[in-house]
Amino acid sequence: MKIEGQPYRSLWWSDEKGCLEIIDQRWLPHELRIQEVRSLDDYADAIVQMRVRGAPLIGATAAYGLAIAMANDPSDASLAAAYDRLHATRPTAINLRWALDRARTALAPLDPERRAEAALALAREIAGEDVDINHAIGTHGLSLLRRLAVEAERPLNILTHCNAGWIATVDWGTATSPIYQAHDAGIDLHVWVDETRPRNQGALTAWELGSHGVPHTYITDNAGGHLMQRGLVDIIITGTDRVTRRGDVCNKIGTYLKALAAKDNGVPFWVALPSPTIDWTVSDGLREIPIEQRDPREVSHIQGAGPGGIAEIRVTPKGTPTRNDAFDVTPARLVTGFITERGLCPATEDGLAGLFPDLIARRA
Ligand SMILES: CSC[C@H]1O[C@H](OP(=O)(O)O)[C@H](O)[C@@H]1O
Repeated sequence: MKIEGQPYRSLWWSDEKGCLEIIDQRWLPHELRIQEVRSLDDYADAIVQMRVRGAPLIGATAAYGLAIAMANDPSDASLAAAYDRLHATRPTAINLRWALDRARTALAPLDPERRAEAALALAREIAGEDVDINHAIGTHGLSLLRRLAVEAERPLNILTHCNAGWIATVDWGTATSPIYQAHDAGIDLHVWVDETRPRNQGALTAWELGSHGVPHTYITDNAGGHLMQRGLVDIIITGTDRVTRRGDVCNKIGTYLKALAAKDNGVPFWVALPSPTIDWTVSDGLREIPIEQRDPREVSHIQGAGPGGIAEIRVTPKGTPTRNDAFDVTPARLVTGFITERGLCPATEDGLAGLFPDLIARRA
């Protein structure tokens, strides 16, 4: 997407520099900083520190991380060590394991001297596929928003949680792709963007939508249910970090509460779902999906821009115990449906199997 009129992706390989370049999201929305990622330590740090974040983007980054590991040492031991190092960075988004498994499956049978070139080509392929998948999600989501817009006699009010935007993927985003395409198609819409404590990814969504000219309003995390009660939300669209084969949705902490309020107020709750985010190996999200526990400092402190530039300040008394579960699980029964690259489906095992029979077969 564009930043001040200039086209960008969230990451790109620089043939000139021989390294990956990323938008370091820790400084957004206040500063645009591009970082070169060179060593395996750099890749692991970029994922752990959320310089790159968002399930699809984490997967693409890991694929490039394996490529750099193969360029340095293409041995079996190096492949295994790099896989383990990158896999250990963040436990919840399944795209990380999906990308690493796909790369390892492709690289392991190769003669070591062929692995570096093949790994870089695969990383580029995964990044390119992500763009295509997200654009297709946008197209299918557009059809859904167009139907809702016809019924509404006022701007269509969409609520989204966290940032499942273009900056959380290689491009387009997942939850935001239908919004961009509907806006560009002339549909009159407005987006409620909640802040999404503790890392305030909502500010990234506000930055994205503002850059694209999409009308939006930034709200507190706890305002969504209140707005739904007053008929000010027509649809909720979120992203996801992992969906189980029966349709349970793991996403940023707070998503479950939005889904509960949506159910209570009859608001459709849709999840934008690229197929690499489906974990076909698990069924019960509450029991089987690992929830990342991040640094409690992210809760006790907040980052923002002030007179002296970007700064972090403490919001709690010194020593206050804090807890930082980064994700929660929304049971499929609270999800209206999925917007996938192959179309819309209900949040059921049959719904997912109907759109992706080839992926189920591959696991059998
Ligand atoms: C298409 S991004 C999906 C997902 O990833 C985000 O998590 P994080 O910011 O911790 O990487 C958030 O849960 C988004 O909904």
